[in-house]
Amino acid sequence: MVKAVVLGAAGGIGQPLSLLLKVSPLVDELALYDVVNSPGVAADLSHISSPAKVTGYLPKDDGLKNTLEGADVVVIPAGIPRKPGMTRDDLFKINAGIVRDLVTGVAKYCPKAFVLIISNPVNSTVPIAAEILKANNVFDPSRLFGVTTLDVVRASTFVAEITGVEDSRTIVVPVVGGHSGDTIVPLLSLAKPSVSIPADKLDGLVNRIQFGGDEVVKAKDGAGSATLSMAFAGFRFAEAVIKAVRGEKGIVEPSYVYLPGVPGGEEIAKAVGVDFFAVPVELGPNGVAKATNPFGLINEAEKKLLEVAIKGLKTNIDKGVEFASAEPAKL
Ligand SMILES: NC(=O)C1=CN([C@@H]2O[C@H](COP(=O)(O)OP(=O)(O)OC[C@H]3O[C@@H](n4cnc5c(N)ncnc54)[C@H](O)[C@@H]3O)[C@@H](O)[C@H]2O)C=CC1
Ligand SMILES: O=C([O-])CC(=O)C(=O)O
Repeated sequence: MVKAVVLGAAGGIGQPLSLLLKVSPLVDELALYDVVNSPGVAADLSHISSPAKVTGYLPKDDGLKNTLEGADVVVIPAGIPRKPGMTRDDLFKINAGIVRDLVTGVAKYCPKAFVLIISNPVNSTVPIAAEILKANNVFDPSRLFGVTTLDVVRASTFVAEITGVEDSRTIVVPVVGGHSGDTIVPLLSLAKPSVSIPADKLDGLVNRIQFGGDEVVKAKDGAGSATLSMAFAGFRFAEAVIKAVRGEKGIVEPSYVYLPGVPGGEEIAKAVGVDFFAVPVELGPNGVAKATNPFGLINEAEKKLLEVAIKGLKTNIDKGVEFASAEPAKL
């Protein structure tokens, strides 16, 4: 039996993500939580003829507790999205507190659940989540994930467009670092199968993967950021975690994790000099089975991109950690 939870389920990402989880044969129970409209979204989804049982809760009447009790996987897309002209870091002021309070609920009501953070800025909200779980003595780094799958999905799509490959799903590009602008580092030299990008298109391709989010923010022109592609990516990652828990082997997805606490991660943390970093992660029954280190093989241009990413990440991580210790949770 798998119980999946979406916190922020009535939002632009939350609704299509909940739809995908509702129709997944891997989910038996789906609980939706939001500060608005979650009972309505749950009622709507509950008419779909798939087995998962759906419930929806608001904060009143112990809603967070009822949502989270018994949860195996908790996906968190709660929080405000960007408008044109904003950076992901501009969302920190509001979203940091939202993530802190929701993860406090996780610590209290489902401390063993896998926690998948989508809320931006991911580079800082995942360190906040880690600090909250630590403060409550329930932090298992193998169970906390920053969802960077959309960067991986974009990399496959954009590489396929340039190389003329018909099915972008056949191209796997490891994307490492963080999840914002130049902290996103696509390792195109390690793409599988290997790809040859025309030299005059390489910088543009890297830039498009790093700033793909801005492309959508601009096109939506004030109506928010990526929601449908994010729901696809968030579902892909949640499904990967659930499949690995059910015993499927060989599942590897990049994710932003606390490296010193996961198998294989300590050596990578030393190499990059930051504790939170996205790397390809092999998933197992307990979450991260192994963090893999791709850096030995990368080229000089990619090393330069990494240097820039690490610098930005340091600031973002410190900001999250400081917030979590300075502003304790309200629950
Ligand atoms: N990791 C990634 O790759 C991506 C992350 N995002 C981020 O995901 C977040 C959500 O984006 P959208 O769904 O487009 O925003 P949205 O505004 O459409 O939905 C957010 C939902 O969160 C709810 N919410 C706010 N405070 C809450 C609380 N305390 N508890 C429960 N629910 C709460 C809102 O009521 C709303 O329904 C944003 O921070 C956005 O930047 C967006 C795209 C990609
Ligand atoms: O760009 C944004 O604000 C939303 C996001 O994280 C993405 O689309 O990658």
